[in-house]
Amino acid sequence: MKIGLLGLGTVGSGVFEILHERRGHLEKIYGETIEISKVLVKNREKKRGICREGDLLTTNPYEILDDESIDLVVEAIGGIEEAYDYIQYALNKGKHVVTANKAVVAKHIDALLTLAENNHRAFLFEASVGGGIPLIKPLKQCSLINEFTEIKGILNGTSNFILTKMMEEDLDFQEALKIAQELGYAEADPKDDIEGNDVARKLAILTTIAFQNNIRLEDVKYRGISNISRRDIKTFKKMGYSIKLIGKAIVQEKNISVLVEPVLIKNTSQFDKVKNAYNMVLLKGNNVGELRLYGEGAGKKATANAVVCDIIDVITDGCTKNTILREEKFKAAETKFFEGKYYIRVTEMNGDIKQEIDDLLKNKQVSYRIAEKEDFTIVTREIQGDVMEDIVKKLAAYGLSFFYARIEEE
Ligand SMILES: NC(=O)C1=CN([C@@H]2O[C@H](COP(=O)(O)OP(=O)(O)OC[C@H]3O[C@@H](n4cnc5c(N)ncnc54)[C@H](OP(=O)(O)O)[C@@H]3O)[C@@H](O)[C@H]2O)C=CC1
Ligand SMILES: N[C@@H](CC=O)C(=O)O
Repeated sequence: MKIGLLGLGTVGSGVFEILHERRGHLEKIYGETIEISKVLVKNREKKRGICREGDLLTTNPYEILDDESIDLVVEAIGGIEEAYDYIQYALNKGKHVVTANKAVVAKHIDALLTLAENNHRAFLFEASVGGGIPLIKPLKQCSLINEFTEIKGILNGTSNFILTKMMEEDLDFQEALKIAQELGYAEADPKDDIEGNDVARKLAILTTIAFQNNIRLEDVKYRGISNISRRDIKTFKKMGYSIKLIGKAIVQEKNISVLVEPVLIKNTSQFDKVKNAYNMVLLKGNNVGELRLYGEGAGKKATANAVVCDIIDVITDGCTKNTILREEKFKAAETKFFEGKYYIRVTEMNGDIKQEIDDLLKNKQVSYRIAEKEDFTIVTREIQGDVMEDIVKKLAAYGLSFFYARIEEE
């Protein structure tokens, strides 16, 4: 098995190292060598410190994609359009493809699975959701024999790392983000991590597989954590909550709501125990029941482990059958099913907008006011997610700096 590796950054170098370290062991078991024969990078001159990779490097992707001796391409360069082109090219050339790239999978999953199946090749993406957690493979299997009704997860290592460091070590947001970047957790553009896009992509992938439905990335609403302040964190601690960025999909009859948003949770919740770059996903299916999967959601070795597991699956099972159906099952119910109390903090509130918010909350629905001086901070009574969306739109239209989070009591 000859492998062409696209990218030698956090994930690519992890794949390189695992295959190098385990080469002899894998050869004993499969009776064939799994060998990386070429590696695509952007900058050949970069110091990398990986043994004997220098002579394998190229900056020309077609040295890999047109190489007839290469059986499988691992895509770990990130980004969307270039990665999409290379993956399609490789599949059309009869190569299997394994990717860690959730951006490309979330956007082009249908086209790529169809192309792979038509070419009798595998297109696998275990590392794209939940880092090192074995998630996509069991979910694909379970979705064939279960009706799923809910997915809920902490799905971004970087944002969970930042929130943990702010809660537990009183770090500043930017300081914590910098460390997450140094540890290799963050995306090339960390806005994807902190604004919720990365979780939206992962949730779109999980929703597609679990519900075998017509919901796509555009149907996933998302909010991030970039506006959170140290004062918010202090308030959450006083209130007895911790804060997490959570992606959730809920099915009710023929409707589905898929949303990524910051959520305040009690310390009795299992999600509270998920710290740093760890992820956890909860799935509810009629046969499997309530399934929780937990592990390292980002980082070199854990993510590379998932990529190499896909390579092993190609060797052992072929994996050329596309088992994901697109049935016209659901209507997107937007944020309707996300009922709850909401924490809202607005900096430099003015009288007009305050009145408009009170109107939207129908006056009586403010549970209590935490502060009104430096920041205007309230907790609402139970409201529906779409009322909160209207408030968010108003605050954004006034150009105000604000942060909000849904409060989960269970
Ligand atoms: N980091 C993580 O924890 C996880 C990452 N992922 C996903 O894995 C993918 C890779 O992420 P990561 O390893 O962190 O990224 P890095 O930025 O660390 O590495 C990217 C690698 O790709 C190379 N590269 C980038 N663009 C090009 C290009 N246009 N042509 C040639 N080479 C290119 C870079 O070359 P050079 O070294 O010369 O700059 C580098 O080696 C992304 O899709 C990411 O979302 C998924 C799960 C976890
Ligand atoms: N940037 C991502 C990497 C893994 O998917 C994250 O922080 O979760």
